[in-house]
Order: sequence, then structure tokens, then C-alpha cells
Amino acid sequence: MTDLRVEGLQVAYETRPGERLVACQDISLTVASGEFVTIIGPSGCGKSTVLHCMGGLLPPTQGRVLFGGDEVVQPNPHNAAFVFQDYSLFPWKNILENVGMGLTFAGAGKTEIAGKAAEKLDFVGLGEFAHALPRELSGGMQQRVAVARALAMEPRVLLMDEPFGALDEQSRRTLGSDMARILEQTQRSVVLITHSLDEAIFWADRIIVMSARPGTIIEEIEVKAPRPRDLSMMTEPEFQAIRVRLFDLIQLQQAKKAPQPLAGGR
Ligand SMILES: Nc1ncnc2c1ncn2[C@@H]1O[C@H](COP(=O)(O)OP(=O)(O)OP(=O)(O)O)[C@@H](O)[C@H]1O
Repeated sequence: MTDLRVEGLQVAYETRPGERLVACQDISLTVASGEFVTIIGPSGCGKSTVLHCMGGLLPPTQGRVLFGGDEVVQPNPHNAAFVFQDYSLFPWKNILENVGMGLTFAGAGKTEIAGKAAEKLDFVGLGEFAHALPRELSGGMQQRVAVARALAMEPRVLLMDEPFGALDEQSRRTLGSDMARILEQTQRSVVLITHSLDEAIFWADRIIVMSARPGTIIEEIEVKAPRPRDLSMMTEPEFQAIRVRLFDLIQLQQAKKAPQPLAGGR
């Protein structure tokens, strides 16, 4: 079953009156139920733009996004919830309140919010920090709070934009293995943007590789390794072969990334 379908997506930003910057174009892809898709590509190629369209945060200039067959025209966190790099926690709210924030915005009742928020906080192993403020937690812990907040909405798809980007290597690893457990237990579909070749391969059922801007899909690579996976996977020849392929593709795209003039008009 397909959760998300992107058809012929193009996004052009109006940078100044009469000037448009085409961020991505001709993007067509699907995300099946329970599938883990990673997106990788040179900086500025439109990865976040595509993700924002998938979650209804941004309208496409051309093409459309379908969720379970219905066109996505606005965010619906029960369908797709975001986890961003900067956690986006409210500093003056305690951790439990932060986890319940999405539900609060969605108009859920107090009892439901408290129950679900506490359950998801326990699930990410932070139950004892319910009454702490975000600044009392490490970066990795704050990101787990952001994951709990997204999971509290019980979305069918998690859209994750460089969620480990701000973390040090050790926190990335710890959060990475926590996430593996969480995702395997919750059976969500996930779309993850990353700049890390290793992360792109380790997590993925399928890797989508984008060209330099305007970003298009230049390759899709299936990763057939069974789950659950552990770090020893990275020493396997199949992993290394995909890594070399990704490295070459990205290098080529980086080299093509000469400064591009802005497109005028349509
Ligand atoms: N709101 C906006 N207005 C104008 N241009 C924008 C806007 N948002 C993004 N862009 C431009 O669109 C292009 C794609 O940006 P986007 O953030 O989607 O790329 P990305 O691949 O996610 O980048 P990175 O890997 O560096 O995070 C970039 O050239 C960016 O400067």
C-alpha cells in the first residue's frame, strides 16, 4: 500500500518581483506503508522543499502530493508529522507539555493529551524528565522529545529533516539506535533527509539521490539488507558498494553546482 505519492512536483520560489528560483522539478516518488526512504543530494538541491510539500507546509508550483489518494493541501499531523534539526521545542514549556503540543494545536482534550504525551515520553526513555525544561536536557535528549512529540500525533508518516544534524557523533549513534527500536516498534513510514552517506544507507529501504539545483531525482537505490540492522552492516561489501556509488553521484553533482542565474518569469 502507498502512503505518499509525489507526482511531477516543481517548486519555484519568487525571490524578487518577477524573479523565480526553481528549487526542484519533475519530482515523482512514492512512499509505501512501513517503508523507510532516505533523500540525499548536494546542499541547496531542494530536499527540504520536497519534504515541506510532502507534509503540506508548502504548495507546489506544479504537480501534486497525494496522501492515501487525497491531495495534500495543508498540514495534517495525523497523516505526516515533522521532526526538524533544531528540535523546535518551546523553551518555557516543560517536556511533557512540549510533547503534547501538537495534540494541543490539533484540539485534543486535556486527558488525551496528558495520556498520550506521557506514553510517548516513556517510549523514548525520558519519562523521568517530564517536568524538566528543554534547557535542562542535552541536544540528543531534546531531539528525542521532538520525536516523541511527532509520535504523539500517531502519524502514518514521519518526515525528518536532518534530525541528527546538530548532534555530536556519539549522540547521533545513541539517538540512531533508539530511533531504530522506536521505528521498528511503531511501524511508521519514514522519509529522512540526511547529508551522511552512512545514515542514508543504514536506515533506508530505498535511497533517493537528487541532482544539484534545480533538484531532480537522478537515482533510486534499494537497500536489501534485512532488519533489524546493526552497525556491523557498514563493513559488508554491499554497503561499501552503495557507499562508493553514492559518493560518486554526489561528487559529480557538487562539481556541477556552479552558480546558477535566477530564472526570470515562467
Ligand atoms: N523561502 C524561500 N525563498 C527563496 N528561496 C528559497 C526558499 N527556501 C529555499 N530556497 C532556495 O531553494 C533552494 C533549495 O533549498 P532547500 O532548503 O530545499 O535545499 P536543501 O537541499 O534542503 O538544502 P540543504 O541541504 O543545504 O539544507 C536553495 O537554493 C534555497 O536557497
